[in-house]
Amino acid sequence: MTKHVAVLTSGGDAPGMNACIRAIVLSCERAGYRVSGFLRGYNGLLEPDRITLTAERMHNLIQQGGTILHSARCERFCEEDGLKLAARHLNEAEVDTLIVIGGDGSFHGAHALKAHWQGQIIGLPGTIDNDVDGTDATIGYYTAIETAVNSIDKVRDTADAFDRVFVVEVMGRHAGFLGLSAALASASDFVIVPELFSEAQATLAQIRQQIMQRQQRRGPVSYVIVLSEHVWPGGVTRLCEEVSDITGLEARPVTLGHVQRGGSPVSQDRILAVKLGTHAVSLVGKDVTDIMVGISSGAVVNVPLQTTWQKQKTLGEDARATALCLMNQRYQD
Ligand SMILES: Nc1ncnc2c1ncn2[C@@H]1O[C@H](COP(=O)(O)OP(=O)(O)O)[C@@H](O)[C@H]1O
Ligand SMILES: O=P(O)(O)OC[C@H]1O[C@](O)(COP(=O)(O)O)[C@@H](O)[C@@H]1O
Repeated sequence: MTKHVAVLTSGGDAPGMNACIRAIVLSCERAGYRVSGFLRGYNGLLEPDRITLTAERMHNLIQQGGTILHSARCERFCEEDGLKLAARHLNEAEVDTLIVIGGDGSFHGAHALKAHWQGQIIGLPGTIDNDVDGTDATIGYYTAIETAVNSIDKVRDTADAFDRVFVVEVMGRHAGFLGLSAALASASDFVIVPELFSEAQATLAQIRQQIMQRQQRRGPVSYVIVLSEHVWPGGVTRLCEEVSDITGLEARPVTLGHVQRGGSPVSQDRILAVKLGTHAVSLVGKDVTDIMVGISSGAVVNVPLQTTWQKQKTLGEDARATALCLMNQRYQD
């Protein structure tokens, strides 16, 4: 019988999700599989709310941000009755393979569904946070870096004009991949991400010392700090006040927020999305389930879903050392 593949996007949307859906649908068409999309994350499995996906619908889609399947969070899916209902609806729709594009939270959900549904489950990493272990990058991460860097470049212009301090808050949930990459690529002066932050007073002292040294060497200066969300006690506004207090300089907060989730995906995200989507379809019907398809040193890999959250993904020693050398410890002996 013809295989039926279903796909959904869950959790924070990320640029490139549409590119991934397109790759899945076209690969399924080539293999002779039927494809459906469940709408609004796991909510679509519960209601149920499902559409047929055709190759025609995929035209002109690769460059579009967001997700045509919509995304959402779904509390009921975390409960046993929600998981059982989803399994019932998947069986009624005669779905053979469910592909979930999302972050580690969505993978928790996909793994939990495994206990109630016999079909094949494949996760594809889609989140701007890049906080999924087992893959070097997640779909959406590269575009979010680009978006943040473009904004920080603009902030730098006005910071220079006024010799002001700016603190730019970026997303990342509890991970510093986006913050660190955006700071490095925008030549920011200081970066505060969860992995490099330990104590507020010591950090403030470091910032003050840097600004003073720069002023001694060059006179009035601008100074751009990139701050990951959820790190600074009191948030970006409080950090600005504290920096002003210790330096006597004007400091302004900028919160980039959900802008980082939107926009047309950059090529790197599109390529990642199509590679992972195509590979996922090549696994349909094979004796492999409860896995994520990711990328490791340029090669597509399958890893058990559980490994994606059991270990916290680390920033990488090179990125860390570069950040300290060019930013946080630039003026230290
Ligand atoms: N332990 C869990 N059991 C079942 N479903 C879960 C679990 N954790 C998360 N989910 C589902 O995944 C959704 C998305 O998770 P979330 O952490 O918000 O986003 P992301 O997938 O981007 O990390 C949740 O709203 C919920 O429906
Ligand atoms: O859209 P919301 O619910 O405000 O969530 C914001 C969070 O979603 C993200 O943009 C993406 O996170 P997830 O991919 O884990 O859902 C985070 O960077 C941010 O902390």
